[in-house]
Amino acid sequence: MAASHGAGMMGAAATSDYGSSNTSLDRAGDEQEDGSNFEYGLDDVDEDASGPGDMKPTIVLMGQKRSGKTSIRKVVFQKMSPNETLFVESTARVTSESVTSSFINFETIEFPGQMSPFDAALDPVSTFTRCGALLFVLDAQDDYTEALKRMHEYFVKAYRINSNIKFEVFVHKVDGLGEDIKMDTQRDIFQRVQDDLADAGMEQIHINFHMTSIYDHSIFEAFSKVVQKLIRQLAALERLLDIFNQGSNVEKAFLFDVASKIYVATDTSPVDMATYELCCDMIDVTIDISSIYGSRDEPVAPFDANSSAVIRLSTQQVLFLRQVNRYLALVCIVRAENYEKQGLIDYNFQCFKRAIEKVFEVRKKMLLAGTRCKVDRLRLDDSGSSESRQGLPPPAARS
Ligand SMILES: Nc1nc2c(ncn2[C@@H]2O[C@H](COP(=O)(O)OP(=O)(O)OP(=O)(O)O)[C@@H](O)[C@H]2O)c(=O)[nH]1
Repeated sequence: MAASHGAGMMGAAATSDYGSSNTSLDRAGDEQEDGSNFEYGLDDVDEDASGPGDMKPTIVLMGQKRSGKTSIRKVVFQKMSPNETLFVESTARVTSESVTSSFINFETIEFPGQMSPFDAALDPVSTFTRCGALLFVLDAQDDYTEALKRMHEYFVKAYRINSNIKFEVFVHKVDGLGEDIKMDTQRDIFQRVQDDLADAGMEQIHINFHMTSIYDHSIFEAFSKVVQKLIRQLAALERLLDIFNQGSNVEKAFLFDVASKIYVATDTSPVDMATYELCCDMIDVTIDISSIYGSRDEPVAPFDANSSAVIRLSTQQVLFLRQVNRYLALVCIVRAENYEKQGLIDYNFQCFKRAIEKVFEVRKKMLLAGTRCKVDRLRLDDSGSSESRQGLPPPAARS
């Protein structure tokens, strides 16, 4: 993977310990080493599940033609470099993609600008019933009057199908705008959207706005925030990060999905963009070094469950990365004098790691219990049990 954002790392004084001893990633083996034979993800469910609550969360991308939807998907999930998106062809049909090679286990569905997602032939009820977040991409460099009308119409229709959807607007391509114009554009869009909703009597639709560009970290930051809203364990993860920070004197900690550079959680102190960028850069540097100097036997992931890295900055701060499992890494920034007590940090990290595993284990157990109940119910139905014929509730509902 190429380091697409190299800036900000020049002051790094030393790098060490890239965990390349076990670079060849044997997934099954890692699960054993981890002691965690449970999967991670937003929702670990079977794809044949029938009820809406059982399905993978879906993020639907919409927007006018050439607003940047495909570019966003490719840059965030396929590691395409931003310049290459200049050659991306216009999307002709609905494109769905499962994001499974990382912690982020969900599906994205992109509707081409020229197509209405509410066309009856596209089964909008099914799409929006399982939609977790609806993401509308607005081209800030273009006249967005028409796009705003379209967005309003789609949001209202989607809300009527599923009021739990998180509505997100990416005011995109802001790299071409000066600071003042950027702020004015954001204010203008926000005001017009709120006015339209008020006129339609739909103020209950809550919309989040993000200023984004594929040419900097803002797209990763914005996508992180979208994804975080779909993570049920978010509050527990934030609390764990707060506890870790307090115990280890860490200034800021991010729990990253390494493959996508999306942070699935951070502590509750405010996110400073420069710190976030520094932490993203650290992931790039770690992966690059590991790819170059790690095992060359076969093309494998350049990190594993034991990867770690430390970078001392000229600002008397230390950046350190510790892999929590094969998907997630903890990236922290700490004052240099507080990094001297490494034993304490190591101990706290082990506690943190175990706690994270427990958080997801609980979820896994709940899902397994749910699946078992469903299987029991099917068995009862198959055997033509008098219970099921009499319309008694399934065992799960009774217990
Ligand atoms: N300046 C700038 N250009 C961008 C950005 N994101 C995408 N683009 C450019 O916008 C153009 C259109 O991008 P696409 O990703 O094809 O847009 P789309 O919304 O998928 O278009 P359709 O498939 O036609 O619906 C490409 O030339 C991209 O390089 C951005 O953040 N900043």
